[in-house]
Amino acid sequence: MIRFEQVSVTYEDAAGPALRGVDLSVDEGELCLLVGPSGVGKSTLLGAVSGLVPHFTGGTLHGRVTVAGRDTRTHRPRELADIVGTVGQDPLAHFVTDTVEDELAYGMESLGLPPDTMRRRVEETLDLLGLASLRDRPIATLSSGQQQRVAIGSVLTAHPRVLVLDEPTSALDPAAAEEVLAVLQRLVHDLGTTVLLAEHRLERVVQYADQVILLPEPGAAPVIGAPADIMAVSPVFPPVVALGRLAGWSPLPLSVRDARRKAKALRERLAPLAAAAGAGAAFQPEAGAAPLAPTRPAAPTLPMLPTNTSRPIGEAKGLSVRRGRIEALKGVDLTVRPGETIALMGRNGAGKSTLLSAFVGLHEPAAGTVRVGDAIPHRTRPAELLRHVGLVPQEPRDLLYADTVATECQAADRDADAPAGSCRALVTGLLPDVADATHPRDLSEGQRLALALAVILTARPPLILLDEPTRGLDYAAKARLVDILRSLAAAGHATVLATHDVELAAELAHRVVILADGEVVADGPTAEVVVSSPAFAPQVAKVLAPLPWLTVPHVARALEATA
Ligand SMILES: Nc1ncnc2c1ncn2[C@@H]1O[C@H](COP(=O)(O)OP(=O)(O)OP(=O)(O)O)[C@@H](O)[C@H]1O
Ligand SMILES: Nc1ncnc2c1ncn2[C@@H]1O[C@H](COP(=O)(O)OP(=O)(O)OP(=O)(O)O)[C@@H](O)[C@H]1O
Repeated sequence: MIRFEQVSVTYEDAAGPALRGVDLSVDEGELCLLVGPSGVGKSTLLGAVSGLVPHFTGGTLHGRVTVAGRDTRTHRPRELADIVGTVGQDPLAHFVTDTVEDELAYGMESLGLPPDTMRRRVEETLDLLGLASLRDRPIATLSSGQQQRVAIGSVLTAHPRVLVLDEPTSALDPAAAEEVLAVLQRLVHDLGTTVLLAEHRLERVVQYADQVILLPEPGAAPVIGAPADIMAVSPVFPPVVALGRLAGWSPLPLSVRDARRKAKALRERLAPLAAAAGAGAAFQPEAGAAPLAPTRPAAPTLPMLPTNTSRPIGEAKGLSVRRGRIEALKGVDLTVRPGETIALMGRNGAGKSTLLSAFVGLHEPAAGTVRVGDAIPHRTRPAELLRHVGLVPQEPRDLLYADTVATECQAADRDADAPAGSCRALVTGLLPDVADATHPRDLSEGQRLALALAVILTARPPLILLDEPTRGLDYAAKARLVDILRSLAAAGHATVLATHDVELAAELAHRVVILADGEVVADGPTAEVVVSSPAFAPQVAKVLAPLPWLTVPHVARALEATA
């Protein structure tokens, strides 16, 4: 159905090709997963299928890509629209209409489908993707996960024979991600749809794939094979595979279910350690290192904040916030103390982003109060508020205005009244290889996140808020982010991160707070909260249950201690 013959793509002004020597085919009715570290060319490969590369992106494509026999170089994306449905990384950029229902119908209208067919498919899709209650909503007022579901729905309604999806679950809560994958699998099995999808969070998708295409490094030829075979050699792999590699299991497990079947001996080996260590609290992230633990040295670029640990850094009491007709937060209580890392989790639309933005004064409470230090955010001047709290938004680009890294840093120093060079020193600490003259637009997703974080940190706010910081990051970038956030906690900063990444929460957070429909429904130590809510439990916790380990590094440390 999809065929690449000796394809290479070179963007204008690039030092080398973004893709080289790609020769592969994806059969009809196959779910094919495209994996690889950031920047290896996954989006480029997907774009070559939908025709966006090179028609919209520029650059040169050598070789031949055909979809259902049509050459994508001689057919523009519009001429492929009846066979290929595409969802890109940034759904907002592709919405054409204003409301959910119109967007679901738009693709079918352009294909000239009869009105009753369109009507039926819109209803089916609203049900399938849990969008029925949002059907009349302006798209601009949806949460990011709700928008991503609309973007997926809008390509499904046209029943394309080929679906090309670039990180389709990046903004989805864990349950929604499973629902979307179940829908895709049904299309593949029942209708013979061909699905090609790129994803960083392999724990969500690898078990559904028929075939995996690995791009191991930029410009390297792809490695193609059965999922377990590719996972054995891939530089990116999910926690169950990491656990399988650690325990020496063969073939490697791809799902929690596979891993549980193989884990009996490992559980038996670990059980006495759990009993010896006592309560589950011993398996908290950073076990033994309480917030502000003196043993953890702060990174040199992150001087200790003067802190008074008895006073909260941020506090919401009985906080209610309205957004239009919606009561997005209802009586939320949350206390944040110095050195704490809190993961804020919950389904799409639960109110996580709203809560973070209330802490930076973007919403006036309808009831209750919110404070950061002594400041009431919505009554505090932005320049003053910077010293108390900083928010790295879901799209770090929204925080970056300048056209070079150097000018961005100078502006951050000025805004924060910090000594010249402060922001640049932070950038160098976080991103040793980034040159002053680089345009923020040309940074990778992970680099842009680090730059936005440096801009925020320049004012040294005690409270740092991050909205979905691992969206679009590969495992290596995520590990670097974890190190940075741990150093911040050790230096006395408190961090609240809204995230759907259960693996990140398990690795990093001291506490997990779960929001549901605008209310706090759980607030406690990470191990307790995530293990008792299956949707938010990391893979290792599910594999080893009822033992209390949450991540592969925790297990590795325990095994080392027994070796
Ligand atoms: N439109 C473009 N113009 C110039 N260079 C580009 C363009 N799009 C991508 N690139 C460059 O091509 C390379 C491959 O990028 P691509 O987005 O395909 O990687 P990716 O594997 O999808 O990365 P990620 O996982 O971060 O999404 C990168 O070095 C990127 O900077
Ligand atoms: N500008 C707006 N106008 C009206 N309603 C809004 C607006 N922005 C968000 N909402 C609604 O407020 C609720 C909370 O949205 P919020 O973005 O805080 O959720 P979230 O938990 O961050 O979701 P996600 O996980 O999808 O990012 C949702 O029902 C959303 O549809």
